[in-house]
Amino acid sequence: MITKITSHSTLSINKLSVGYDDKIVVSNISFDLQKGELAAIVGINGIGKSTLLRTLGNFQPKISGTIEIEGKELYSYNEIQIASKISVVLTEPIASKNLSVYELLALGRQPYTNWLGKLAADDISIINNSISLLELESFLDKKCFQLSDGQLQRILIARALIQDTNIILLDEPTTHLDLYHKVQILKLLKSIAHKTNKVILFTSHEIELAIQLCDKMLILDGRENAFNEPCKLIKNKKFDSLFPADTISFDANTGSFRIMK
Ligand SMILES: Nc1ncnc2c1ncn2[C@@H]1O[C@H](COP(=O)(O)OP(=O)(O)OP(=O)(O)O)[C@@H](O)[C@H]1O
Repeated sequence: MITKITSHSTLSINKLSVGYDDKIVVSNISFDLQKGELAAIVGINGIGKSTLLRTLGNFQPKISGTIEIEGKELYSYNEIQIASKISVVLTEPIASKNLSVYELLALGRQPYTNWLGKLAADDISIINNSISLLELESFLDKKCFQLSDGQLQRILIARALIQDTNIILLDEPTTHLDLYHKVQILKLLKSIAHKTNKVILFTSHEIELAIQLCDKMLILDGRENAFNEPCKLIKNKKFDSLFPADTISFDANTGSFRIMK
C-alpha cells in the first residue's frame, strides 16, 4: 500500500471574515504560513488587526471562512490541544501581577503539566532556556507589578516561548519598547522562527521594521488585504496607499515612509 504524504501549512486561512455580533470588521482574508516564517499584520488604527489576531488565537469566534492549524480546522481541536498548538500574547493587562516573574513564566508549561502543575525536569529546562534567551535572570525574583511595561512585555514573550507551541501570535509585541529593544525583540522572534520552525505572527505599527525583518506581511486596508513577501509588496506598490498620499508617501527605494511637507 502506498502511503500518501501530505504536507500542510502550519497556519492556513481561507476567505476568513472576523468581527463582532453586529459588524464584520475584516472580510475575505486568505493566506498561508509555513514552518519557520515570521509574519506581521499591519494597517491603520481600528482596521481590525487585533480582532483578526484574537480570532486566530480562539479568543473570539470567526464570522465565516476557515482557519486551519496543521491541516485541521481550528475548532476541531479541544481547548488543551489548542493551548499546545498556539500561544497568544495580547495587549490586555495581565490579571496575575502579584505573581513573581518566575511563577508567571512557569504558567507557560500549564498545557503540559498534571493538575497539580508540578514541573518536570524538561519543563524546567525549557523555562531556563527562555530566561537566558531573553536575558531575564535579573528579574526572576521580582513581582510582576514591579516591572516596567517594556520589561513585562519581554516576560510575556518568554512565557509564549515556554508554552512551546508551533504557532505564536503576538498583539503589538513592541509597543512599550524603545527602538533598541524593538529591534532586539523582532530579531529574536525572527531567529526563533527560523531556528525552531515555529510560525510567529504579530500585529504591529512598526511597518518599516517589519519590512526589514519579516518573511511575509499582511496589509489590512479594508479592500485588497494583500499578503506576500515584503519585497514583492513593495514592488507591487501595496504600501503606497496605506496612508493618505498628501500626508505620508512611501519610498520604495528605502522601504520607508516620508512625511509630505
Ligand atoms: N469588543 C468589541 N466589540 C465591538 N467592536 C469592537 C470590539 N473591539 C474592537 N471593536 C471594533 O473593531 C474595529 C477593529 O478594532 P481592532 O482593535 O481590531 O483594530 P486594530 O487594527 O487592532 O486597531 P489599533 O491599531 O488601534 O490597535 C474597531 O472599529 C473597533 O472599534
